[in-house]
Amino acid sequence: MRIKNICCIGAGYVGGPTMSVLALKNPNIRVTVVDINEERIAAWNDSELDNLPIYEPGLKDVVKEARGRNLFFTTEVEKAIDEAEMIFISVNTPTKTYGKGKGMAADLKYIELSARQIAKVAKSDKIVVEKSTLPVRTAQAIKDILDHTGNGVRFQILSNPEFLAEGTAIQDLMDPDRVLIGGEESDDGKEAIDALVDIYATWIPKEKILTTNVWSSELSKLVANAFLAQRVSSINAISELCEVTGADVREVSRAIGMDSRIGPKFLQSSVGFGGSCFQKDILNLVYIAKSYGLKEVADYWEQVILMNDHQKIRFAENIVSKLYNTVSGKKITFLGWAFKKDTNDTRESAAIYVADALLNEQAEITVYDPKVSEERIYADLDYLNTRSPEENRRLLKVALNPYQACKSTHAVAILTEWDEFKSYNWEKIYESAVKPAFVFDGRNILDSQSMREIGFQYQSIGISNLNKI
Ligand SMILES: NC(=O)c1ccc[n+]([C@@H]2O[C@H](COP(=O)([O-])OP(=O)(O)OC[C@H]3O[C@@H](n4cnc5c(N)ncnc54)[C@H](O)[C@@H]3O)[C@@H](O)[C@H]2O)c1
Ligand SMILES: O=c1ccn([C@@H]2O[C@H](COP(=O)(O)OP(=O)(O)O[C@H]3O[C@H](CO)[C@@H](O)[C@H](O)[C@H]3O)[C@@H](O)[C@H]2O)c(=O)[nH]1
Repeated sequence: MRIKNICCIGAGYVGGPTMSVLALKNPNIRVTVVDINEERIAAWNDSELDNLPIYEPGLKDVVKEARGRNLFFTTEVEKAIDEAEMIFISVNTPTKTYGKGKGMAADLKYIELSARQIAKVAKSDKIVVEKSTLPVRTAQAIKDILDHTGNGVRFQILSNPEFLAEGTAIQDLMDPDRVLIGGEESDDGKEAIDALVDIYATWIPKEKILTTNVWSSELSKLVANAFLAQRVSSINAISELCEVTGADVREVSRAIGMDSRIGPKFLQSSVGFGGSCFQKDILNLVYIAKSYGLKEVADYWEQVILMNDHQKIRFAENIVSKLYNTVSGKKITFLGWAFKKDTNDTRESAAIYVADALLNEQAEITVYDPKVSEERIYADLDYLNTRSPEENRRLLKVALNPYQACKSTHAVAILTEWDEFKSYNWEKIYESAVKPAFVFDGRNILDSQSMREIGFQYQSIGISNLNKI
């Protein structure tokens, strides 16, 4: 089956970049990305490419080439569904904030709405592709909704989870480790799988395209994130042990990572992982395990989250303790607010939780992030509901210049590993800071020796001064 028209519901961090690359690589397929958020669609259509709703290296060039040729962004959801033979669902699936499973389960209301909209509009057979990250067996629910339209339209449901990481999305999409496609084990199922394989095969070697049954595909996405996050929590657990024993976590990472069975990636100790996926997907996995009565399985994975919460709080507590047990009225500068470098996404960023803990201690925080807006930073803090929006704006300021942000500061805390932080004039920052001047490097990106030579009290994660005595 040759696909000529694709619709993608959801123009977010996944739908936007994924469909842009898919359109770029398949000029003969018309790809229409739809969203109910008018502002977002307008930003995707902005003639000024710097105004795209997502900051992602390389994205501008891809959009520039494909947009208007065979890539379109629109709010006309029904028209795009009607015209497409294949529909990707790429809507958000956040952790539930209400009712049964609150704080654990994935909220599937946007998925269900999308399925109902497809059911309502479809007049011809469609392949529906789950691109969002979903609990295992969601395809069954989607199929139930679609199969009860009573209008004779036939649907095939595929699972095609996305593995891109933000900040490297374009690179990950251009050259993924693998593409995973799960489908029904029937002739129609195989035909649908083949149609999607053909689309990816225009730029991805066939041996990297893995096909499985639907449930394995859905579950693999949650498991991949759980394994990745588990590595970060494991090394972060060891970072605390390093600090009390004189071992250096960077050396430990290197030593264990050289074992080819362990491998070197994802062993970077930090202030804690953030992002919209890790916590949400592990909580979802824990919830699923619990719902099947698998207590030990649930407890095992929950520990990854508990360790991460501990790492964020430990970082904040260390700042308070090093600043002579009080930060009340003291200026503390945050360099970075995004959950990792090269993205403007702040969802679940460790910075939010560290800031909240320090504001509880009445610190006065000034934030500088090269890509995150002031509006976003306040929205993140207000969302926690710890204090009033007025109080958040009184205690936390956002600076547009890093040197301004660091002026007269008691401590600089590095929350995101932006490359530009490494090339700052740290002597200048030291001069303008209150002495003794502290730097808490939550990403271990600065050189400890030169920072100490400048005069800073420099603290990093998983490295103590014990070996220097
Ligand atoms: N962000 C990532 O790096 C990443 C990577 C892999 C997988 N995922 C998964 O992909 C999914 C989407 O994530 P995201 O980060 O792109 O989310 P997002 O919030 O950035 O985008 C989702 C978009 O869907 C739109 N939407 C919701 N309901 C809609 C409807 N009924 N009709 C039309 N549009 C609708 C929203 O307005 C929003 O713009 C999630 O399940 C997530 O877990 C995310
Ligand atoms: O060694 C490491 C690696 C990562 N992190 C942190 O972990 C978080 C997540 O980073 P990363 O995984 O690179 O970014 P995401 O965009 O969250 O991507 C993850 O989540 C996506 C959404 O499901 C998946 O598609 C990706 O495969 C998966 O890597 C960030 O806060 C990083 O700073 C560390 O602290 N140490």
